[in-house]
Amino acid sequence: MAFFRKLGDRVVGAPSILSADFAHLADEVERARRGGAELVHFDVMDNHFVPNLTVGPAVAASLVAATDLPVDAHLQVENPDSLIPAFIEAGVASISVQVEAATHLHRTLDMIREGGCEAGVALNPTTPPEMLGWALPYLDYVLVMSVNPGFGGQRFIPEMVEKVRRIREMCDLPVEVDGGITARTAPLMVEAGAQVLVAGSAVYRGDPAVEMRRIIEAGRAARG
Ligand SMILES: O=C(CO)[C@@H](O)[C@H](O)COP(=O)(O)O
Repeated sequence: MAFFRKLGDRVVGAPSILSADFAHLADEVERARRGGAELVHFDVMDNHFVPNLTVGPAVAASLVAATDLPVDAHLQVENPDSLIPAFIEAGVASISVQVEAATHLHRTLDMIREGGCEAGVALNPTTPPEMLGWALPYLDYVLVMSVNPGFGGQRFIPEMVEKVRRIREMCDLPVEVDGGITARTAPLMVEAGAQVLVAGSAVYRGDPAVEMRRIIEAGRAARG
């Protein structure tokens, strides 16, 4: 389980389950996989850190069992440490926590890695990249939120392109981008250095195989 560490310089796509039909999650993921998706972005929301509520470790475990793709859990929750063991147990490949919600970030990242998962930190749109600072040696990837976390279908925040560029100047870690990613915004993010393109509404508003492929190809084209 080393999706991010083995990424090299590839650009890949990941469907965000938030916009999928939760009653048919495995099928929805499979449809995006047919469009070239290589990772599943699993949004966990607690109605405290964000004003929305989604699914937890039990659903993650079912999805892990139902797909060959690695599952990437994004914990948009107030107390990530209390949930991390259950997500490790569920078999997810990677776990990211919001830096704004992590009081003892070093311990949190350590717990994720000790559990055999890759560790990521997610930054809200106005959180400065410098917050990554001393956590960099303990990270496998950085997740840049290009909308305010909580909901799918929001407008892309254009300043996040510069933020991706800045993070790539600071470190060599793969940057995952999430929020308002479409075939129009993906090239901007890839040109700035992003490699993992998470898309929800843009994938599930049509045929997920077609839409996922369109986003991945648009992103890869930006590499020239
Ligand atoms: O985590 C989140 C939102 O908090 C995202 O994963 C959204 O689900 C992305 O949705 P789109 O902006 O692509 O519709």
